[in-house]
Amino acid sequence: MAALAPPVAAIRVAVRRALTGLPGSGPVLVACSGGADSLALAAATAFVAPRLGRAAGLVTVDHGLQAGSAERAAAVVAWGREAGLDPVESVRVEVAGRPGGPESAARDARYQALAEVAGRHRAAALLTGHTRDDQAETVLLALARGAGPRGLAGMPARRRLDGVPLLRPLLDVSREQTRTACAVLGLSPWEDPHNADPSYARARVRADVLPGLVRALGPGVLDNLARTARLVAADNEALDDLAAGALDAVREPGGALSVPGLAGLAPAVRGRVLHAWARELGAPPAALSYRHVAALEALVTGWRGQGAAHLPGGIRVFRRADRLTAVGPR
Ligand SMILES: Nc1ncnc2c1ncn2[C@@H]1O[C@H](COP(=O)(O)OP(=O)(O)OP(=O)(O)O)[C@@H](O)[C@H]1O
Repeated sequence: MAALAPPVAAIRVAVRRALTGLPGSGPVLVACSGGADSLALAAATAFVAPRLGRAAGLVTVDHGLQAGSAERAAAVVAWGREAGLDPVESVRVEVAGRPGGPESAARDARYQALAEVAGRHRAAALLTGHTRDDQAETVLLALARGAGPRGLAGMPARRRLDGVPLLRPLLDVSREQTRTACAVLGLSPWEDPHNADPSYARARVRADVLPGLVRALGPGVLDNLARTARLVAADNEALDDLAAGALDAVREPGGALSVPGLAGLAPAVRGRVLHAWARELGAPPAALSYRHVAALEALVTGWRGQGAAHLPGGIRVFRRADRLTAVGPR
């Protein structure tokens, strides 16, 4: 018997690791665009899941944004059935009229549709094909916009999407490995034109910045960026735990926060306490920026009798009698 090509084996091992011990008896569903990453993931899942006694299916989302998108979705569905995946679904979404830029509107519509399908099938998990290269790009983009540790942690290997576990089994697998695996398995991936469109920052990072970094610093740079994300994610988790305890400790009756209590915290913990409190008050997380938390911080450590700090969602926070007190819609 011919030896299994190393990239095919590496992807199967990564999927096996992600699925082993997964609670629930429902199927796992692969979110598959037809691109090399999610196609290689779907092929590996079709192989691994049944061997773990688990059904595996596929969902593809048709954003209706490009000519031929319905044909692409139909081709992915046909391949999925042939590969033995079940259930296999294509979902058409409406992107127009959603808030945000076209990229984020498409992403919101996609995740909403994926969550709906996963919920309907009582899926044990939804799997996406993000790779180590996607992770390296995410870390670099976060670094460049000054996102802080939350951004530098990149994409988590698991999170919840509307109650369904969302797994990214390929975060340690390179894009080159998924492409080679597709070639070895005789699969023809679809090339997303957006991935090469220089009007997107991520596409420019992919085409120019990462190859330049690899040339200057060596091929290890991609693994190192992904490792940075893992290390920072672990630190974040510990700091978030500390901050949750500290928030409870500085809470005053009526929901205000004690200024002397906040002043006594380490700055890294205090920033997280203020961020968590702002979310609790109802500030939409996506709109809550460094600037807002810095304004809260200034009420504690840069006090000069200033007025309210304004948070997204119409919330104002005042410092009165050594307390931070919030006013605004709940
Ligand atoms: N049209 C689609 N249908 C189903 N799944 C998709 C589709 N597009 C992307 N995905 C899933 O998302 C993964 C990442 O794709 P891509 O990098 O294009 O997403 P993105 O726009 O960067 O959004 P995000 O990184 O937040 O998922 C793919 O590997 C695949 O699992």
